[in-house]
Amino acid sequence: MSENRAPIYLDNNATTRTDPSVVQTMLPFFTEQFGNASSAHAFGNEAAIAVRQARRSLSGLLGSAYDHEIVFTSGGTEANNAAILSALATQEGRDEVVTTSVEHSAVLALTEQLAARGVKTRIIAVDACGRLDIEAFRCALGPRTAIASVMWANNETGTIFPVKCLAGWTREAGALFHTDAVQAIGKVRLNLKDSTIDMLSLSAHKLHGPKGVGALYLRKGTKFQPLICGGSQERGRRAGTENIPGIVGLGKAAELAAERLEPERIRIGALRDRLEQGILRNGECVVLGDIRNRLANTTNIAFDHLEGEAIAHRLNRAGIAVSLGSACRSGSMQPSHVLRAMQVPAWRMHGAVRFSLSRETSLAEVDEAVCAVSDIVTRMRASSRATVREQTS
Ligand SMILES: Cc1ncc(COP(=O)(O)O)c(C=O)c1O
Ligand code: FES
Repeated sequence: MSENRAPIYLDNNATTRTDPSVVQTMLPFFTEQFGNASSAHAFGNEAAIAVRQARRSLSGLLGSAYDHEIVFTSGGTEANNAAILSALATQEGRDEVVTTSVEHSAVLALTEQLAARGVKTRIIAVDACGRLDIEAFRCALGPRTAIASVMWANNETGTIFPVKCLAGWTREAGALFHTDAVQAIGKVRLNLKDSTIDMLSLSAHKLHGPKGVGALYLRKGTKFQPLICGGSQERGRRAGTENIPGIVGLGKAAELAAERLEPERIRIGALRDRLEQGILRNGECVVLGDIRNRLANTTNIAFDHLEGEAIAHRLNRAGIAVSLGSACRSGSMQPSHVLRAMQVPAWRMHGAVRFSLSRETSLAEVDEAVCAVSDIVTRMRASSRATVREQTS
């Protein structure tokens, strides 16, 4: 870590710092207002009111028509699992799942497990820019489709999918449409009222809320079978005593995100572009993903013929936190399934580094990161050229 400045965090797609005002809002719910929302006394009542308020804030951010379309969960992973398994259980005569090759493992690991149990899963490919093969998606929908699940935005490249159109076609095919909006929430304006999206997953820790809490949006009237059975919390849709501080934190994070979404999207987009252009000036690197249609905070840059892992490690030592792509995969030595699906050549894929900004990222941090990356990459290239010279002399 560099001795004379604070660390720089550019890994906000892995998680974000919980906003201090979110923490402040949560704190009383551990101590003074510790009631169980199901209890019929003043303590319980306070908790139930807080959950109602959080539900309202979150449905405001989503542009949802009814507060009770929100079911609180333990996070994005649970919401994704609940959506897909529920559709398979409730859509009579329909037993197939349509999804994409670039989903988060919270969808892909589940569909792999379902496929092993004999459920037909149709995995739609993407092109070299990470864009969905729309024709293949439409062709995959049929009378046996129970659910189509497509992420709103990709966590590794930031590429945004045309989920509203996809939801329309899925509705025409008589199936349910689910979107993993874990990365899109708080970064892209959502208005679920004007869409035919039936289910949507989100997670608080990606929008400056706490970890371990999220939600499933469930359109009014959608048949649902709970993933977790027990008590009748969340109108019988998700059993277990509610994580009140977490839910309150998610509500506050949603409020802050809604207030700041547009100006921050513009500010962060400008910083991301500055970072990207600064790095690209060194040459021998490219941006991966759909540069015309991606999250404003994300850039995935591949440094040709270098090891992304070595770059990330050196940046980390310089006090700059970045990621190789998907945090779940780091350390597994498995190249990213997203970049493989995009058929990025190996000499490029291994050099990919993901930089993801947030509303806490400053101009000074971006400029510092550009200098650090340029310095590291220049040294690495010089040393690899020296090695080649030695080997050929
Ligand atoms: C696109 C996407 N979906 C799902 C998840 C999982 O969410 P959670 O960490 O809340 O389980 C993540 C987090 O990495 C993600 O990026
Ligand atoms: S942790 Fe996000 S990438 Fe999995």
